[in-house]
Amino acid sequence: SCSASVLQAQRFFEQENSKLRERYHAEYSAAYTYNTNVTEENRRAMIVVYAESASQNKLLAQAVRAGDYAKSADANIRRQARMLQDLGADALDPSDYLELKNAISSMQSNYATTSVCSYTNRTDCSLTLEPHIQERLANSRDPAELAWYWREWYDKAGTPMRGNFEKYVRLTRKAAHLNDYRSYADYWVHFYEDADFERQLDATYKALLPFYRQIHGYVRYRLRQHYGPEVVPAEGNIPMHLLGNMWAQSWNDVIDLFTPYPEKPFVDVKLEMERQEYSVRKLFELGDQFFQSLGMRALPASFWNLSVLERPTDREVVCHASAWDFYQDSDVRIKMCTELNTHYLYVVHHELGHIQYYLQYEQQPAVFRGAPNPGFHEAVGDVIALSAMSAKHLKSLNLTRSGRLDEKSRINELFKQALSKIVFLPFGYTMDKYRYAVFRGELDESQWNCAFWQMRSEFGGLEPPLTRSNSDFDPPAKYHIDADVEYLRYFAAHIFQFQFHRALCRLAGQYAPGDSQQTLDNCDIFGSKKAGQAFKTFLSAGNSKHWKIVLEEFTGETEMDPAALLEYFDPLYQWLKQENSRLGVPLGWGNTNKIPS
Ligand SMILES: C=C(C[SeH])C(=O)N1CCC[C@H]1C(=O)O
Ligand SMILES: [Zn+2]
Repeated sequence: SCSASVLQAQRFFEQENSKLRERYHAEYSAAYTYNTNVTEENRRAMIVVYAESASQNKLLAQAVRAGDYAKSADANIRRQARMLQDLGADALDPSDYLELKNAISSMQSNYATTSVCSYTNRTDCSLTLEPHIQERLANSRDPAELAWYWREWYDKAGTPMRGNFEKYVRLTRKAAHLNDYRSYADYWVHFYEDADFERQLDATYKALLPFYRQIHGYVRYRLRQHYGPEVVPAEGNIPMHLLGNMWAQSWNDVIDLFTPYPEKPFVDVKLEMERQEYSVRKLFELGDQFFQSLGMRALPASFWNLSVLERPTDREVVCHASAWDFYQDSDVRIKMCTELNTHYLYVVHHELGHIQYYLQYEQQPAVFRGAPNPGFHEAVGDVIALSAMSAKHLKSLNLTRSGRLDEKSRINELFKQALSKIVFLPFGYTMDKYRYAVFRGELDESQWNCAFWQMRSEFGGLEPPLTRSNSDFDPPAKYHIDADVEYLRYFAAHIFQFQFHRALCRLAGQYAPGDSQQTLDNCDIFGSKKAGQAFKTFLSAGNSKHWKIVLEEFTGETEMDPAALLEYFDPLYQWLKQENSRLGVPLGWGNTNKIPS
């Protein structure tokens, strides 16, 4: 509609989006300076810029409300108005705002700078999570050493942050109420623009639980064979320190302990990369070439000049991988402490997915430069990785010998994928079910730590290697809990990525329903301009339209639906059911005894 008032509104939002873009540029520049050089001075300077931006955002929200733009005749204006009135923490008064940002950034600094003492040399206390502790958790097969690093990390990265976390819960609750949300949990959930989304989250977890129980039972059985009955129970919770990851959110780093067909060994991509003298930069170039092969954007020169792709030796950085949009001149960057191995080959693709999304929607007004569903942003890179890390694609890079897998190798490969994609789901589910309960005041503060471990046992059948009590406080040992990063986005991404993968594989002529020669786990969309075009259309919309509209245009679906994921893994699921019943593997678990009952 072109009525005068709509034209006036469009001019107003054009001006305001231009100023908002400049504020985003200033915020992310200050945050990047802090994240790539963790000092008190940089932390404080970042908060000053955030506070200035918050006060401007508050004025904008008041102007939007005063202009009654949420009732505009134009749907685009209405959407922008609704989003710009949504202030989050910016609604706090300046002193509360500063206290909240100080609490969050102090937890982040602690996480980034925590080091622990070596198991083999107790006087050396310089070991950092990346790369040292992660390397020990992935490669040590000594339960005592694994328990040492588990305890060192949780005691130093978790418990000391309890005070900051209490402030964080109090002040985010206050902010949620200022925005008329019942809790900060409800504020987080509202970004999914679907009143039914929490119920769908629960339904999706329940739909995948039978498959997870088959994997959990098989892994517990094989771990017990390897470590013995004193270490691994027959029917109880799996001790999480044995699973190759500090939070047991993916178990594929210890797959050698339970490969279904050990006579069909995996090609160790890490060894091949070393043999072929891969550099860190080469990993990013591979990812860049993949996106370009789809007709998507190349990484700009500024990416290569301004990113931090390896841990610097002269300063502290936040190593946890992140992708950055500076909202100006296609200035997009990644900050991560890359190592040459399969885990980081995945993370590189994951982060490049964020970068591609930034580049695809950069023409949108600032308010729409984001994903319409937080799960979409976390799924983009993972979709590319499903092709890029497939046996077929790795063969084309001469990183594996066999491109076409025989049945046993196929089960091995599907099992390795399931140890990150399926195993992740109860973890992701728990990260936010726990925080929802905390934010909604459903847990007595005196029970916060035991409730955390009770939920990890209930939803995932895992437990700590040693007893924990309410005088410990373990949740901040996970980055996202320190950094105020909502986690349902990753759970949703693990479902959406298979829906996207199926659509792209079909467009690339790599998948046909029911065709055993063109299955989802043997699809590589590399070079498909048709798939790339559909992906570009989906990504370039940014947050300008509801996620169900852009999803339907892309895949024909209008819901988060695990059917594509279950189709991808079906051969493994059938194999596990047969193998577990053949071996008499008990399924399921009881309550953990690692917390006081
Ligand atoms: C790589 C990132 C940065 Se957005 C990350 O946090 N991820 C990627 C998958 C799960 C989650 C995690 O590490 O917990
Ligand atoms: Zn991500």
